[in-house]
Amino acid sequence: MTKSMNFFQNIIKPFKRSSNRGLEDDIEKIAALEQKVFPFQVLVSATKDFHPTHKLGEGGFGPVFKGRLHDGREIAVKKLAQGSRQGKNEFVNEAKLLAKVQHRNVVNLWGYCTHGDDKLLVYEYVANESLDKALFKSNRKAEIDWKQRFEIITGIARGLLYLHEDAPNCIIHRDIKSGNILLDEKWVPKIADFGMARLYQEDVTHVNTRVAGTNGYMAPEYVMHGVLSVKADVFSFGVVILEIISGQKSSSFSMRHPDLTLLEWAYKLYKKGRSMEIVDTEIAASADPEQVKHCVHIGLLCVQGDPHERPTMRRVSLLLSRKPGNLEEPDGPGVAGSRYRRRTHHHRPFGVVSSVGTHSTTGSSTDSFGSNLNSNTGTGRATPASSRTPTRAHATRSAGAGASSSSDPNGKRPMSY
Ligand SMILES: Nc1ncnc2c1ncn2[C@@H]1O[C@H](COP(=O)(O)OP(=O)(O)OP(=O)(O)O)[C@@H](O)[C@H]1O
Repeated sequence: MTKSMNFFQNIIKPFKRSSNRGLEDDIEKIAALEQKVFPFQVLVSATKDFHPTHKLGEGGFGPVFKGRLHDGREIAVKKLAQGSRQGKNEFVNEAKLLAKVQHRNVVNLWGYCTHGDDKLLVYEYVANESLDKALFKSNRKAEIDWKQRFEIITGIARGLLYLHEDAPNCIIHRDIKSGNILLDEKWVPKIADFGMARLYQEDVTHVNTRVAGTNGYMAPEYVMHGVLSVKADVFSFGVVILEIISGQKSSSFSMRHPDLTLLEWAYKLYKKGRSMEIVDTEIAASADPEQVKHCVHIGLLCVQGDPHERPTMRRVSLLLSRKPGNLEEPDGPGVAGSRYRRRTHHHRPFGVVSSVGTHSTTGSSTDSFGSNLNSNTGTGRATPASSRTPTRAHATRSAGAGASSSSDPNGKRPMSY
């Protein structure tokens, strides 16, 4: 069977059993399915009317429910909270575009649904929860040994490389953290929550009490100056690498080591040639010393303060696939920024201009997804200092020194100014 026929078969699966109402109905349904539209009733039935026992959790964008389609496939339905200023058509357009973003290491968006004011997203269900739970819960740490952790690091790198360079358009995730990496039943990592700010354009005048998120992942240039490029994701990925190796959570690290951040601690040990001491004691026995040192080194290259010094995800993937060899010395790590709980009618401080970046290192790749996918691909719960002007912009695949001004109307804000 051809690939396109396969695809076609797959998308009609959920509705096979209800397809006996005549040819015209069927054709209409098939057309809708090609657009990846899920009828609301299908989601109601899949989630038992969004029953509390089906609730997987609630993030910054609203609750997520587990569901099962008639054909047995499991789904996760994210019901976006009210408070987006995005219109229905815009949401539908964005969802359609994001549904084309498909990769083994990215949580696939199977479709979407609008019903009255409700906007819903339908994802593949990923069975083994998020990476942070496996890494930081003491009773689960040993579940993933070094070999699996290494596979997880390389899988995330591949997913991020795909988002940055191989997806239909460049996507800067903006919220890479271990809580946004889901693990499937074989521990294959899948990056979740990409493109969320495009799907949930937060109404800045709306009363908003949602928690902005986690500390310790954001690149300093993004927090301080609103400079957004793929290198901001590389920084966050570097933090995640060090968390995976150490089993220590970046945001709460200083509770144990008051004078150091996770990044500084790792850098210090690396400089002394003691990278192995970073390894999570729960998995030390399974750790391959050469591989660990290589990963620590790559992690530290990713979290360098200067975005231009950080490798691209293509280079990171290449390095991870190679045997440890001679690598340049990393500079000291940047200070990972913190996000904060946003308050109603938050003050808009000084107007540093945001850069979503329009320059690429190759000088050519200013990509857009629809009109502006890259300008808002984070969670939309906190906006960098500079992201204030409500104009549209494109992001780049590289850190752009001197990148032109642009905006990020619904993205992230720094914790302090
Ligand atoms: N596709 C999925 N498959 C399985 N579980 C999922 C899926 N998507 C989300 N979840 C689970 O649903 C819960 C809520 O997820 P969501 O991404 O909305 O928020 P979060 O990760 O808890 O917080 P944040 O919004 O700060 O990232 C989490 O427990 C998450 O693991």
